[in-house]
Amino acid sequence: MSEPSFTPIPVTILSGFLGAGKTTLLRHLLKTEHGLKIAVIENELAETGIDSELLGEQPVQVVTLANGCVCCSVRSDLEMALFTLLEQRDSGVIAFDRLVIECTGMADPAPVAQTFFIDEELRERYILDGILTLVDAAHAPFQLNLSIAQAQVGFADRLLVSKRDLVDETNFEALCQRLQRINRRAPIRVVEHGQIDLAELLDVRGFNLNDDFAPDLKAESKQAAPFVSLRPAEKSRAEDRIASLVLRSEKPLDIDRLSDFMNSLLEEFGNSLLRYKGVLHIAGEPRRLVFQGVLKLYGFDWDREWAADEKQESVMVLIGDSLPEARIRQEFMQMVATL
Ligand SMILES: Nc1nc2c(ncn2[C@@H]2O[C@H](COP(=O)(O)OP(=O)(O)OP(=O)(O)O)[C@@H](O)[C@H]2O)c(=O)[nH]1
Repeated sequence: MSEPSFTPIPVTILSGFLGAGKTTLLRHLLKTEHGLKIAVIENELAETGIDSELLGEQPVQVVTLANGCVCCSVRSDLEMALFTLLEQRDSGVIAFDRLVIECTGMADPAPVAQTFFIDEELRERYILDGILTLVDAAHAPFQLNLSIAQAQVGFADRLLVSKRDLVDETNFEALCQRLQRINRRAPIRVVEHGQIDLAELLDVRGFNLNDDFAPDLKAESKQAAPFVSLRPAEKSRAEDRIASLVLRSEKPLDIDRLSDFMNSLLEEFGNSLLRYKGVLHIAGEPRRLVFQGVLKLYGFDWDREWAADEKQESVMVLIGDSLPEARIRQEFMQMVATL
């Protein structure tokens, strides 16, 4: 007998430092009329979490993990919660078509994200849609001095800035620039007391191989540029450990040399590469090569053909912890130059 096939359940990871507004956003998401049935795994203590009053008539199942931190304690707790939800769904006890996992403020989203790539059954039944990171505009300038807060920003597919009402334009701009230096991939959006367009939260497709990324980077590429444009990133006032590195080449890449470059990069820095993504122009190949990864887990695929009016160039964004930027740029440049 063949196994039943299931449509994977999209999963959203909600991250952000203490008090950044995760619960406020989640409440808003659960109250909004969208016709979706959303299950929630949260790691808050019952009295501070999503309360029963809110849950009342809502089609939501909350699984609160006993030992507090979903992200940094024992991963098997999260796996058990995920399997429990599946069992209850399959047996008709509960119905839901999406899952949101709210991480604690001090948690690293990496182990949570990895859970969805490691276990085969979980990989089939769930699909990680995106990591949303709330950033508290009023407190981020201090919080971002902690590497965990930087990592939460570095992992994100979307950066949602809360408490915009508490800061002036200058400070808001400075924060956005800092966030961009840490994570060049993630669009920045303002969320007002949890209110934001649903389309910014769901169907982000942050882990889809074939979706485009960082539209602002593409826009930049329209400017006149030398054949390999490797502009040093603007330096932040207080050098953040987590930072984005953008590598770009207008010269087509040799697939074998690219493969060597990526292998040695991942071998040496795989554990420090929070997220990375690229759209590449390969010599002699009409299709775009796309790749993306989280730490040492990554995938490559041939995408569509380059469009006639599209600039054929390779762009990759690496978001890493203490990456030796100059050396990586140099190795990339050597890889391009030896063609
Ligand atoms: N002024 C202002 N306050 C906000 C905004 N969003 C959230 N808050 C307030 O910030 C405080 C913290 O919000 P929470 O949603 O509890 O934050 P959290 O990230 O869930 O907090 P922890 O679970 O403790 O990490 C609450 O008092 C919210 O009312 C906003 O856009 N503006």
